[in-house]
Amino acid sequence: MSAGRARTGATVPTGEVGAAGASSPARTGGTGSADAAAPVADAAASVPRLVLGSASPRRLDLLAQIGVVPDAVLPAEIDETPGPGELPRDYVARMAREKAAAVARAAGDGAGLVLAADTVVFAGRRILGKPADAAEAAAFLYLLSGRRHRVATAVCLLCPDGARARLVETRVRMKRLSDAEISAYLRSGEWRGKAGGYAIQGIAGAFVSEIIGSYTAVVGLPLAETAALLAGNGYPLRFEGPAA
Ligand SMILES: Cc1cn([C@H]2C[C@H](O)[C@@H](COP(=O)(O)OP(=O)(O)OP(=O)(O)O)O2)c(=O)[nH]c1=O
Repeated sequence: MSAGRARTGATVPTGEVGAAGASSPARTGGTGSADAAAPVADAAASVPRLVLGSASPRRLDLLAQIGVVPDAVLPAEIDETPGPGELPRDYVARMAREKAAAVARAAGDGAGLVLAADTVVFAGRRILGKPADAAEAAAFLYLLSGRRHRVATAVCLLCPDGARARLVETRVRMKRLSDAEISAYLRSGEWRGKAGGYAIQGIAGAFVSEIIGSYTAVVGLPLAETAALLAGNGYPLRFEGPAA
């Protein structure tokens, strides 16, 4: 959520995976034998097209974790500037909605389902988006050090008959960080592109002493809520997961 940052990018079909449906359990019949061809085709016909409106590799990875492979990935180009006095929960919900709407417009007719999400760290009313530079990342880390904060992730699924949304909030406590730890972390570069300037799934996992809520929401996509949204709107989930 760095202010005013627009994203660029063209439609990136998930290519072989999406086209062949090879690793999407929603699109596979499971046997791969010639005899199973007809049932596989029938199953595929009933699965709506899914477009992920995101440039975040983490969101794609999290979907893959539950065996969902979007047919296309189209980053949203929107203005991410918070409105004057806009509260964190309102802001994150608006961002997810606007990302999904922008991607649906770009994808045109036949987009099917469009999924988008937005994550912010917040402390009180203060929104900590993606730091613009190392100085801002340092300011965020000093602010979060030794304190509890919240992470809000909004998910929006655009369906042909309207939008469905979920807001997931997680409480995170960070241990007190020394100057040396913050300097080293800044040098790692991990803070780049991460709300609040840290990544719980990375080195900063060592800074988090407590989490109450959804770990996957902090990483960028709450899987329980996303799976429920997809399953409730005609996108079957088989929970077979990626091949071991
Ligand atoms: C707090 C935290 C955030 N993040 C990430 C999740 C999001 O990708 C990012 C917040 O920025 P977002 O604007 O939510 O997402 P994005 O710009 O990365 O991708 P998109 O194209 O979908 O808009 O911070 C982590 O990876 N780990 C963490 O611990």
